[in-house]
Amino acid sequence: MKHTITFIGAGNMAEAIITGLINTGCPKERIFVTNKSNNERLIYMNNNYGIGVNHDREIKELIDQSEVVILAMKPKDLFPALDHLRSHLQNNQLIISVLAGTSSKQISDYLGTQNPIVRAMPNTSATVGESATGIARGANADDSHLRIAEEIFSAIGTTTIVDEEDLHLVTGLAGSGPAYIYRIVESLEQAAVTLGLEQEAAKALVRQVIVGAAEMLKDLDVDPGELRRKVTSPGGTTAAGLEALENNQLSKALFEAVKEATIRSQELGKQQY
Ligand SMILES: NC(=O)C1=CN([C@@H]2O[C@H](COP(=O)(O)OP(=O)(O)OC[C@H]3O[C@@H](n4cnc5c(N)ncnc54)[C@H](OP(=O)(O)O)[C@@H]3O)[C@@H](O)[C@H]2O)C=CC1
Ligand SMILES: O=C(O)[C@@H]1CCC=N1
Repeated sequence: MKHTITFIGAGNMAEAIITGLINTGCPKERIFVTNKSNNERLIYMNNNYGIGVNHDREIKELIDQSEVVILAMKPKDLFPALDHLRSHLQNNQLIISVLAGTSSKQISDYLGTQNPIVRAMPNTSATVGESATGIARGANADDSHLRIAEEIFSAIGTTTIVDEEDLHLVTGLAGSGPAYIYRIVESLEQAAVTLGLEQEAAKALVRQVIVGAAEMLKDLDVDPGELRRKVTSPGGTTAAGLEALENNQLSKALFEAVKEATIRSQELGKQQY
């Protein structure tokens, strides 16, 4: 990764991306991070990752050195952050927003500059280099800007180019997706304990079930239906479990989860702050 990047926002998502970048060999000298006020957090980021932070440098100094600025604050904090950033930006610097909901037009209109904007929707699995990131060309951006975003985010997992209007759905599916899986893990553990297994045994078994199934999907490139059928003996235990899942509306629950998260992303994009 040859670009120098400043993250505006030092929270969970920025840390996940930074961890992934550093673990895949990005020089720490090329990464800077700033936030609103939490100095302890910047000290932590500096101590843990060796990256530049702005508690001992001016934000102007960080931005001046960067070809790419990644916006990583909550949508409600965007406009104050842009107010602070505007006067330091040069026109050729690429802005990448990981904000849910907020369109590149909203960012561009509020900034009032011609900076190219690309939107990316990663997820926290970036921490282990396994994000599923959706990327969309936004205001003033061309193919070269998309390529830069792809280069950055391919260091932390897979990248899929989509139209910007589809990023709401990508957010509801892939940005939020890890939380759905963690929730399923919690429920499986809870079920096993309630039905009589020791907590430690339940924890070890459920985690490995998820990891094993995920690795099968990743390594074998086989349809999940086919993998499911290989587990399911006619008249056996899996068939009984799957029937209970559908009787209790698993497919409907997951459909509703993706739909409601997508709607929430659309709402976040409409809010005026
Ligand atoms: N968490 C996730 O799984 C994902 C999150 N996203 C998106 O990433 C963004 C950040 O989420 P997340 O990391 O979870 O949020 P966090 O609350 O963990 O972090 C937000 C960060 O933004 C900083 N911030 C707030 N206001 C400003 C400002 N005016 N100038 C500079 N920095 C500011 C905060 O600083 P301080 O602490 O000093 O207030 C904090 O470091 C959101 O827009 C979210 O939609 C996208 C994909 C997945
Ligand atoms: O919950 C959120 O709004 C953010 C966006 C995707 C994942 N986390």
